[in-house]
Amino acid sequence: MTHIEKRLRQVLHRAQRIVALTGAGISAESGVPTFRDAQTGYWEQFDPGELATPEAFRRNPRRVWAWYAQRRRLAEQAQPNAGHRALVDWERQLGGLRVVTQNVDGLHQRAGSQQVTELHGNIHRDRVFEGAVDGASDAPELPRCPCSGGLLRPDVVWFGEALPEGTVEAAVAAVREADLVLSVGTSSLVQPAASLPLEALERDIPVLEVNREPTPLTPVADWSLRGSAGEILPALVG
Ligand SMILES: CC(C)NC(=O)[C@H](Cc1c[nH]c2ccccc12)NC(=O)[C@H](CCCC/N=C(/NCCC(=O)O)S[C@H]1O[C@H](COP(=O)(O)OP(=O)(O)OC[C@H]2O[C@@H](n3cnc4c(N)ncnc43)[C@H](O)[C@@H]2O)[C@@H](O)[C@H]1O)NC(=O)OCc1ccccc1
Repeated sequence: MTHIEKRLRQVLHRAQRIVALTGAGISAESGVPTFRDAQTGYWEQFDPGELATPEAFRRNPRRVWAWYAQRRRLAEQAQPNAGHRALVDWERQLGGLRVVTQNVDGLHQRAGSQQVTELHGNIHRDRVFEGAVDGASDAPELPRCPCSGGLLRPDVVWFGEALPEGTVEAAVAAVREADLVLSVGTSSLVQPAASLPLEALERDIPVLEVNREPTPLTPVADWSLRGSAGEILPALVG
């Protein structure tokens, strides 16, 4: 066993306060497409500027709702996979494990994770869209708030929008208190989520990346295990 593997085993064995940062890759094995994977990723087929920005919704709420409605159905039909379940097993073993996710599919909660911070919101919830929407009057089929009559939008964070109140602060605080930070199935490209592992590294808190591909985090992570989350995470929990 190499020195690196020995140190990883020690850290895994001793870890008590783990924070798992997750992205679309942990839900890939549940049949939920990722965003940036070659061929299969959403952003390979669609322009995020046309679907995941407030401007896109203002210009064409029907188009944005059609995409989110399709993704919502997919997330409802999807089942948590071995990767989600491994984090639940680890949580039970340790008596606590915080999941900080960029995913909006709710699969961590459905797997049984008790401490989940949703950085980018949740696709199964709606909220009222602030501001005017082009052609809202001739879109009677679109969902509206029963109280205000305001046009509803998915309760997710679009590009250029602030993350839900307090989530970044809560995530940073959890990372700073951790003794091991996992970065699982994320391309580590979207801010501010991608900065969270750097918060840990700045405090010499070990960072373990799990991803099928290298990412911008790979060169600075303490370990980067190549493979699928559904295979590697159960092996780590042991
Ligand atoms: C692209 C990037 C450069 N842009 C940003 O970061 C922007 C702009 C920005 C802000 N600061 C910056 C600094 C520098 C540069 C740019 C910026 N950030 C923002 O706009 C954020 C908002 C970011 C959130 C945007 N919303 C999403 N989605 C909508 C919800 C939805 O519909 O889902 S982001 C979108 O990308 C996020 C990250 O993607 P990943 O989860 O990492 O998925 P990806 O497909 O990229 O990667 C999957 C990985 O898994 C791996 N994989 C695949 N299968 C497996 C497998 N089986 N096992 C293991 N690994 C696997 C693959 O190899 C791959 O590496 C996802 O969460 C997804 O939600 N808001 C904000 O900054 O607001 C300001 C502000 C502040 C105050 C007040 C007002 C405004």
